[in-house]
Amino acid sequence: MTDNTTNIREVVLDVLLEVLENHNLSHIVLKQALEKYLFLERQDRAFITRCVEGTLEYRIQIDAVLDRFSKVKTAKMKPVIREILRMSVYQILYMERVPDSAVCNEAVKLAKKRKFQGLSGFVNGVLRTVSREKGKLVWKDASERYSIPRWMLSMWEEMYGKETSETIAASFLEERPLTVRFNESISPAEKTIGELRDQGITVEKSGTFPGIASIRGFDYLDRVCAFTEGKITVQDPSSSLAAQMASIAPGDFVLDVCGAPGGKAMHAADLLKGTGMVEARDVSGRKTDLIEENIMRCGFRNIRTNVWDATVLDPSMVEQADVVLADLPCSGLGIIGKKPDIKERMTRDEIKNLAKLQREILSVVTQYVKPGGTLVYSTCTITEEENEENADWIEKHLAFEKKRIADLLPEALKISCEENRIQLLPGLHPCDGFFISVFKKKK
Ligand SMILES: C[S@@+](CC[C@H](N)C(=O)[O-])C[C@H]1O[C@@H](n2cnc3c(N)ncnc32)[C@H](O)[C@@H]1O
Repeated sequence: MTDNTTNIREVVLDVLLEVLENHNLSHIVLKQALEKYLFLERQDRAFITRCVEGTLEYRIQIDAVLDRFSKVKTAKMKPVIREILRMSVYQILYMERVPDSAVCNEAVKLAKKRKFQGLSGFVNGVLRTVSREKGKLVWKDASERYSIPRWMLSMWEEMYGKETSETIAASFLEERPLTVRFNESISPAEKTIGELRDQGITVEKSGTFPGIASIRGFDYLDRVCAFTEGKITVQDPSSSLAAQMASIAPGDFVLDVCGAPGGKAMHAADLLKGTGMVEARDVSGRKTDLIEENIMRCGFRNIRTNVWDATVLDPSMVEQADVVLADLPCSGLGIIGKKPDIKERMTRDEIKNLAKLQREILSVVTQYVKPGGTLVYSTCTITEEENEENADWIEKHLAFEKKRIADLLPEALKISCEENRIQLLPGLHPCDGFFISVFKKKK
């Protein structure tokens, strides 16, 4: 590490203040911070990432610990002090290589530097107590143990039972390598794997999902040649199934109505192997710019973008698409492992609102499917309202019939599907939580 360790912790503190106090999205704030501090050594950048992500993953558990040992409860603390304590408790409990005494000293320095001289003794006292008592900690319940809101656990318990609900929650705390999908139309997977290995990157092909591998041993994705050359796209294995389930045929016109940042749209373009056309839409130019970046990187010529609000009917598109990909905005509970701040933001009411928005969008975008064409409705969440109930609603209220998907799924997942749909569960399946349902438009 560089000598000035306090600066690294200041970066962590600033990111946490942005995310937990100002409610900005963690993956964006962290990415911006890492881009700003590109000059830092690799292990310092790794420390920042781990400390931010870990504090967010364990925030609920950390607050329970703090509330046990501090006279002032976390809810009543000054924001700067609250975040200094949270990130320090994470280091004490989960970063074995950092000595507790160093964590306490750095926290005290940080409090003083941020003009909380008068509270530095409090910070020191609380952290030294946590350090002393950490071996005796007992979690009150599964919510504390897995650091997950109680209401989420109860919801999953009602859906899948206690054991599965806890398996899902536990899986979010496991380390997850970055997974990529090979753009086979640009470069065959085996060739790309060789190039990645030549660059010193460890590649492990997925045993369950064809065309997917995990990669490790690099500092910054923008320095991985296979990535900058568009030979790979970052995608969770579960998401890679959405375009796969659409049975895209050469020459098809594929409309992705909520396309940013473009994972599934790039996959559709790749599956078309230079034929046909994908139109990837999203609600703002800022969003379609993200898709454009991916198009430029991959060099696909059979894909274009369009800024369009999916709740508004585009009369020129009615019955034009062979395939509509409706990968809609959702509560994101399946990807808490990657975006832990979803635990901070999501509520039962918000889930209801999202399920309503999804129906509003579906009632519009289903009109774009040609008779006999395919609709894929997917989300990266695990709630009945947004998934099964909306899939039932499509079948009941719109002119669609179920399309069987078992033959399209990887062997190991066939058992988990129900005719035209599959709910992937983290911890039970080797991927994020994800829901896919597939329909054919009646002629
Ligand atoms: C789950 S993400 C899509 C991910 C994308 N399909 C992929 O594979 O990379 C949902 C997207 O819906 C977009 N969105 C939200 N409301 C929308 C609307 N009314 N019209 C169009 N897009 C919308 C969001 O901006 C977001 O990019």
